[in-house]
Amino acid sequence: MEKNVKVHCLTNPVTMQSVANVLLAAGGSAVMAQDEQEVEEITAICQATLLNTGVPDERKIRSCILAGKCANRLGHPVVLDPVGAGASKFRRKKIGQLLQSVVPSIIRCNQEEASALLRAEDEKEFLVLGTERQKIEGTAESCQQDGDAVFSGIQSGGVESSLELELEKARRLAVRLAKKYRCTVCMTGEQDVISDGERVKVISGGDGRICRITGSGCMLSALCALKCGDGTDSFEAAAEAAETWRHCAERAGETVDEKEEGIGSFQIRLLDALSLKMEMERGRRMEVQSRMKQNKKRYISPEQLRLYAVTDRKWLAEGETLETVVETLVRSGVTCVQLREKHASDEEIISEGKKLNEICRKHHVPLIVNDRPDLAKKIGAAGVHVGLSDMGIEKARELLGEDFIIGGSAHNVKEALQAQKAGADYIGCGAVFGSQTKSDVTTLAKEELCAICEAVEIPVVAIGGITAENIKELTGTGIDGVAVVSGLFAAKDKPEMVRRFLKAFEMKKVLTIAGSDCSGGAGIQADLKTMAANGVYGMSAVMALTAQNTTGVQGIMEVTPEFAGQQIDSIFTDIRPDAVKIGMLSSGEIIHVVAEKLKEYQAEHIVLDPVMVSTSGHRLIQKDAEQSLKKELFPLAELITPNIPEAEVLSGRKIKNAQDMESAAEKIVEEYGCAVLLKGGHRINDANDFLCTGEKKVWICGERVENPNTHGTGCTLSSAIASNLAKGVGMEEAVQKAKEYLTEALKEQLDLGAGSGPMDHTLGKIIFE
Ligand SMILES: Cc1ncc(COP(=O)(O)OP(=O)(O)O)c(N)n1
Ligand SMILES: Cc1nc(C(=O)O)sc1CCOP(=O)(O)O
Ligand SMILES: [Mg+2]
Repeated sequence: MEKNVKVHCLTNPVTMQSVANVLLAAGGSAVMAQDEQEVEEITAICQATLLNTGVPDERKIRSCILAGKCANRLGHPVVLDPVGAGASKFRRKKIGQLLQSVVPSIIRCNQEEASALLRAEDEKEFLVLGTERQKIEGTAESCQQDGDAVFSGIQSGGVESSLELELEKARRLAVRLAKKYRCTVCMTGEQDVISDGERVKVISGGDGRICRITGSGCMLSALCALKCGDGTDSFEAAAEAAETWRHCAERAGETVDEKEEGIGSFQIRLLDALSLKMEMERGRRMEVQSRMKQNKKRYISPEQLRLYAVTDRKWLAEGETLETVVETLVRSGVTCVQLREKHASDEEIISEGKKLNEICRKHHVPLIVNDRPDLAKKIGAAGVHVGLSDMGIEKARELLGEDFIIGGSAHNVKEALQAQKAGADYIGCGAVFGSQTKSDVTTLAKEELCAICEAVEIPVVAIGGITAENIKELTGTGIDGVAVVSGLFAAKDKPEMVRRFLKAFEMKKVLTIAGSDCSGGAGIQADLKTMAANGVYGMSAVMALTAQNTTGVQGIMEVTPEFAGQQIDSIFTDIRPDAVKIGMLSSGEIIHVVAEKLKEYQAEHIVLDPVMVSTSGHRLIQKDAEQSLKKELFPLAELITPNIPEAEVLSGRKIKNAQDMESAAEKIVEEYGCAVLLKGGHRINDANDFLCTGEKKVWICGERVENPNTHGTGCTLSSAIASNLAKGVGMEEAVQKAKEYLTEALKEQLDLGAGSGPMDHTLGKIIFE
């Protein structure tokens, strides 16, 4: 677990301490609040919510509902542990009420609880389970995992007593429950069954003694919450948590046996095993990182994987040979080459490989051989790429030793982590856009590619159908490079194509032309922080200095129009911006200079935040400046981002509802010819904005975040949009992503100053420590 995930636990007095300890041992932390007056506040500062209904009473259930609903609103995962769900009418009713109000991500339960949750729908299934339980009562080993003293007192076999339930029945039960509540079910028993209604995973192993300690089920629920709190998909989170828990039970059992200890020690050993496992995982991560830094002979840097040419002679034009083309490509800037010869004999591969190796060495570019570690060794290449149907990475390493680079293929997070664990130096992931070179490839979704990049420490390259045009769609996925066959080998002008591919990896630059906010929450300062957080290089031309803080504006000092123009000259004549964000410009003269300069330099992707009227209704620029803004700057802008009061001024219409927003935006587009993002705000519908581009009209919905500190949200949104446009992202996605960034910044719940304070633009992340 990389970051410290806080889990809000509405827990069970019997197992409270165990839950807190298990979360700490696993690298997270527990925050426990149960009073209705604070549950929502606490939910908001945590990343996951655990609702354990053990030892229920009216107030506790009310708190669970409040916390669960709040977590749903915030998009935080909710794990429900419906302790002893069928034990009493009261529990059935209350847990039913809870499930009517709260949507859980995971229900972690045992088989009896699962059938109780389904009982209302299918009495028969419950009876079958009940009969089975009765059959084994008295003979089965007690397996009390929920730590509910009240309930375990009633049940002779304990809550987890259906040990002999057939696996198939358990699978069906988990699938039905998952489908009913549209969530993941993590159902413990002799084997754990995890299902999200589609996927099913059965986890065995462990140690039977886990059933003899109080609260092991509650602890597992906490681990599920911790896992999904770091953004892991709920099915994967539940499976990983259950696997971890069984693994720890096994280790604890081994130690206890070795030392001839009893059940009390088992509980302690369980916690030891968990903390050691987490330490080991952290150690392994650090080992990979340090191996990468140590510049070992076999090390391949992310920069060396930036543009990876993979050969295929079927794309060669008449008169071209692999050698001449590879020479041209590496001369032009390709950073790595793979010899991929699917139809050649070993002798041909060796002979071709030796020629290419010479060319690559001359240009200090690594040559990787596809599929065949043995031939890579004979050629003296830098490494080999092995896919899932080739020789395994571990075996290839055995054959090649530590000095060769080994690349592996992966199509999902699990395969990527396996490749990393097996010692791969990089991963190739495809096919991101299908492929005309390789048939029968499966398309890899962008979301999965992002998840892979997030999950592994080693470099990741994308492969499959990548061209100089579609490469920008991979922006923000976290890839280190692209592996390309046809996009390079079939190109007519290869040096030009290499240049176009490499341009996609250049750092994008964004300029903000706005006013300074000395308190750092809005204006230039917010823009620059936003740009840094969105991975672009930020520059600023300061049009005015403001003396302000979270309580208001105390003074304004404008720069002269000459100096405003001078700054823009300095920027454009050296580091040309890929996008421009315009914020507060208070005088007509300054607006005129800015417009002239932007025309002179033919600036692209201009996003204008028409800071005319504050959300509270105060006019912020002079009347004549407003006219200049409309006449001189609006025609240059690709997008303007008014709030409702500003849109009322621009459209001359009152805006009272969503319909009015749509017609006002359409009127502005018609009148000024630029796209409009009309921001909803409190008066209408909170987090939903209307984007009208002329061709397209779309509502872009956002998540409402309970945070009174909104100073600088307008600046942040428009500079995030400009950053995305600079990266080549299309308008709709640029807005969507910018809104997501703003939501995340608000969710950090930074609370500074006496008034409406700033957001945490870093999203709580420290880049360098
Ligand atoms: C950089 C890179 N990534 C992935 C692959 C695909 O390897 P594999 O899955 O083994 O398929 P083949 O290339 O052997 O058809 C690759 N070659 N390079
Ligand atoms: C070799 C290879 N592997 C792929 C995978 O998905 O793993 S796609 C692919 C071929 C890539 O060629 P092009 O750039 O011409 O689409
Ligand atoms: Mg292969």
